[in-house]
Amino acid sequence: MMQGLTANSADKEAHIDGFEILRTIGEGTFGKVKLARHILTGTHVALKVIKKRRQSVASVQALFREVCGMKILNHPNIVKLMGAINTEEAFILVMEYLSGGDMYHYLKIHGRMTEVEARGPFQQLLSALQHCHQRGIVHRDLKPLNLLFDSNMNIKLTDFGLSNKCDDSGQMDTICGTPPYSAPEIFLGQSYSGPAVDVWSLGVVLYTMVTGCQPFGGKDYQELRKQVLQGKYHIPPYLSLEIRDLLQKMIALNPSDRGTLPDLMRHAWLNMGQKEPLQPPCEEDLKVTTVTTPGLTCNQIQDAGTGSVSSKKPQVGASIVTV
Ligand SMILES: CC1(C)C(=O)N([C@H]2C=Cc3c(O)cccc32)c2nc(Nc3ccccc3)ncc21
Repeated sequence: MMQGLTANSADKEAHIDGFEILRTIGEGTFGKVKLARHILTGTHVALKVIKKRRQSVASVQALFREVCGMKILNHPNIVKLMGAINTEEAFILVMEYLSGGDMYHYLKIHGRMTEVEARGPFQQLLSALQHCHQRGIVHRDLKPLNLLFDSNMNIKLTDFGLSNKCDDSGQMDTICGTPPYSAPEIFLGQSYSGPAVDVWSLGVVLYTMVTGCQPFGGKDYQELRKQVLQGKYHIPPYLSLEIRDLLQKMIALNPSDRGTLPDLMRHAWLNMGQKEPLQPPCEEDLKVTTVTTPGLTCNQIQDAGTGSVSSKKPQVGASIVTV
């Protein structure tokens, strides 16, 4: 029995540090993910148990990247890291539990989403990715299996094990990701713009959401690589003109032809049925201390940084930042 993990032979339940372990919900590269209940509060959490033995250097580095990345990020559509437990034999990440499962299995069970069903989750995904990119974090492994749903079908981005910090230019060179979702420049082994690589994968995810299939495939890796490098994919007749245009702005062979996240947030497909066009979040100056003063717009926040005050109608939920 793992040190710190006690098993009560009578009712065969396991406990660790104030958590009651309920069941295993997944098995990752690092080890098992267990659903647990925090005994004091009754809150359900997911415990990512990483056994220290037999971990390769690459796995420990990926774990380090995941923890560092998640500590910088704080967004309603990104899975939260709530804490960590270090036992003799394992690191245990205490993370937010999402009861809706992942999008890969959702699509397998329910088939493709309608464009109306896909719009909300995709808007949330764009917002989560914008939050990452604004903090210099590129995910690099966007795919349905890394998208989890909560009990209200809100989407949460997870698995930052392959994410990495990019410099201001965004240039990177490590080959990683999952081939059917990887951008052509990854297959070519060229150095690449991290954000643009995520935008390609985002396009492949949207295509998968509304068709239930992947745009690129083939009997083996070489066939897949050939299809991705040709950049041609089947457009089912039921797709609207607006979503076809949006897909073209993400699944573009030339990275500089792909839309930026602020551009994509303003795209017609994302704003169909909306009263106000989607606003990309304002650039937060991260070298500041945040003081909560609800009721200010982004402009007033930016003005606060420059000392002037705009007369914009206050919005609920914004907060003032002070240098
Ligand atoms: C800690 C964290 C983020 C995680 O690592 N996993 C694993 C485990 C299964 C799995 C997957 O199937 C797809 C992605 C991530 C994962 C989590 N799974 C859940 N809920 C869940 C609920 C029913 C089925 C699948 C997942 N909530 C949080 C997590």
